[in-house]
Amino acid sequence: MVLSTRKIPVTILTGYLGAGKTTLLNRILTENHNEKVAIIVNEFGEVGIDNQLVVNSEEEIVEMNNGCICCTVRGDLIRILKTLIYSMEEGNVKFNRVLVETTGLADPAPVAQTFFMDQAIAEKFEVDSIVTVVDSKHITKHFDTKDEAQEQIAFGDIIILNKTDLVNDKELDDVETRIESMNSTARRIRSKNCDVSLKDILGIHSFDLNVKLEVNPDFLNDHHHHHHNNKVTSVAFVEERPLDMRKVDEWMSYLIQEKGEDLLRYKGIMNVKNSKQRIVFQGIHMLFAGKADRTWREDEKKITQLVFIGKNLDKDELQRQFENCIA
Ligand SMILES: Nc1nc2c(ncn2[C@@H]2O[C@H](COP(=O)(O)OP(=O)(O)OP(=O)(O)O)[C@@H](O)[C@H]2O)c(=O)[nH]1
Repeated sequence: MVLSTRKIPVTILTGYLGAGKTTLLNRILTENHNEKVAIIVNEFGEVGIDNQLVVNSEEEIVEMNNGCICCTVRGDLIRILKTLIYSMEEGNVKFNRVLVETTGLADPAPVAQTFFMDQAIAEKFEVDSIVTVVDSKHITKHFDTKDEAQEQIAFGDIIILNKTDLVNDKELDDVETRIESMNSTARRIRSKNCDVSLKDILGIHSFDLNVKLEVNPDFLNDHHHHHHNNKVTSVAFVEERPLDMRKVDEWMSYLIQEKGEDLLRYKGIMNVKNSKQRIVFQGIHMLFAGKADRTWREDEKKITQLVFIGKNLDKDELQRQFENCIA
């Protein structure tokens, strides 16, 4: 028997909060590409929503919550990768590619670094590319204040300028020019709902260590000090009692008016009174949408799970407002 020595390619999916990473992930999971992808999803906030919004598929999906992949949970990433290899060698899982979706607040450099610094990991895996998804509408808000958003662009091999439907041509050109000035070597692709061709982002071997060392000469020195903006926190709610949709609507209108600037990302799945379907809600600053999703399954508990990520969040106030929405 000839054992394959080919390393498993890894795609690191990055991009600021709400840019469209899960949308792209769902595209990868639903399109035909003859690949078997193992997916690692990391979320900021102790309640994982993304894994519930990822389409049903046969792929291996591992969730990493409660910390940021580039900081506290790097050890978890290494353990997960080693477990995946072990399970594959034991014949329990099959995959020929790994995709790591990072939190919107992660610096992708230390995540990529993991694949060089740990010898056992470096022997089995190689970084194929870092794909950065950009929210063309909101990114300009984050250019000047959010280090993470800039790191994600500076480190990307492929930059997807997503949400082209929300900006005009001039705004899009301006965003692209700004991005080009931050990273001139990355390939840029414009998209709506991340409708990119998968051959442009998977298996392209565009990660070049030398280029990364130019961006960050310390790339291979393992002393990561990523200081998250400590004003950014997350608040999560989990509730089994059904909610009153009218009250939720009123609450959201109030929040958008009063806190829209500070609310970087809010999302969740709601159990609403008299609804057989899950209601999924998605918010980024002032943009908010709640819509009916699939029917709750017989075998699943109808639970509301909401996450708010933002600056100056008042947990007690949000808690009171949330409880007021219980039907
Ligand atoms: N108008 C518009 N909305 C989009 C587009 N792409 C994604 N969205 C919406 O933007 C919201 C956030 O998308 P996600 O894919 O969840 O973004 P994300 O980067 O995974 O978000 P986090 O993981 O929470 O940081 C969702 O409501 C998407 O449906 C687009 O091209 N245009």
